[in-house]
Amino acid sequence: MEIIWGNELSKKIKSEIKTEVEQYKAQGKRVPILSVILVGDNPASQSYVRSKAKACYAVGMENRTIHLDANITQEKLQEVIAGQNADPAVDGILVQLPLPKHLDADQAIDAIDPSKDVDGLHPVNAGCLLTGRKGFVPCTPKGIMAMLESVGLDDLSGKRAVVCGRSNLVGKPVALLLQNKNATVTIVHSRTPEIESITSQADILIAAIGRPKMIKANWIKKGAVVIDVGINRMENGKLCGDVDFDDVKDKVTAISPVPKGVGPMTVCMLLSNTLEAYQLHERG
Ligand SMILES: Nc1nc(=O)c2c([nH]1)NC[C@@H]1CN(c3ccc(C(=O)N[C@@H](CCC(=O)O)C(=O)O)cc3)C=[N+]21
Repeated sequence: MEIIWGNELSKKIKSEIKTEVEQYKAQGKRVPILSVILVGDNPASQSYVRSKAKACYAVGMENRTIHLDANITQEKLQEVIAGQNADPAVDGILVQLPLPKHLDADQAIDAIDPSKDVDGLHPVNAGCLLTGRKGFVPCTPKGIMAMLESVGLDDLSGKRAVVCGRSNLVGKPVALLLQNKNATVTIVHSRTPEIESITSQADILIAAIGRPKMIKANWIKKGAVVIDVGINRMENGKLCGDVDFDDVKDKVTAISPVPKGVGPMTVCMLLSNTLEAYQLHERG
C-alpha cells in the first residue's frame, strides 16, 4: 500500500513555481499578487488564510489579506471585491468561505473578475470546465488530479471512478476532471441507496462527504486508489478524513492521508492558479 503524501508532492510543485517567479523577478518584472478577502473571525478560516499567505511568500509571491468585519454588508463586500478587480497589480482574488450567514457567497463569487478567480468557482470558470474550455480549475480538484498522476494514473480509460460528494468546490468539478481523463465516473451522495455497492466497484474513490471515518473497508474495491478529501476536526483536536484509514489500508493500492494529503495540495494549486493568472495578465 502506497501513501500519497500531498505535503511532499506539493513541495515539488511549489519549488517549480518558486523558480518561475524568480525568473520573472530576474527579468525586472513585478511578482504575482494574491488577494485574500476574509470576512469575520472564524478561527479555521483565519488559520487557512494565514497558511495561504505563508505559502505565497515561500514561493516569492506577494499576498494581500483583506480582513473585513463580520457585520459587513453585501454591498460593501462587493465594493471591496470590485476594488481588487480594478487593481492591475492584483492577479488572483479569493473570498475565504464560508462567509457569515447574512452574506450571499454566490453574489460575492459572481463579483470576482473571472480572470482573477483563482478558486475556479465563478460560473464562467465552472462553465469552462463543464464545456472543456480553458479556465481556472478549482484548487482541491486540481490537486487531486496531480495526486492521481503521481501514482501513474493519468489516462483513466477503462477505470471506474466514484466520487462521494457533490459540492461545487470538490465533488462536481473533480467528477468532470476524471471524465476528461476518460474515466467512467459515478457521483454518489447522502441520498444514494446502498452506496457501498457502488463505491466497492471503484478503481478510484474520491471521498468528499464531510463525515469523519465514514468510509470503511466494505466500501472499497481490493486494489483501489483512494483520495481522502475529508477535513474533520475530532474531539482531541486532531484532523481525520472521511475514510477510516486503518480500516481500509490493507485493501488499497494507494491512499492519501489526512492531514498531509489533499490539504497541502489545495494550497499549492492556489499558487499554481495565481501564477497562471499573473501570466495571463502579463501577456495582456
Ligand atoms: N474560497 C475558499 N477556497 C478554499 O480553497 C477554501 C476555502 N475557501 N475555505 C476552506 C477550505 C478548506 N481549505 C483547506 C486548505 C488547506 C488545508 C490544509 O493544508 N490542511 C492541512 C492541515 C492543516 C491543519 O493542521 O489544520 C493538511 O491537510 O495537512 C485544509 C483545507 C481550503 N478551503
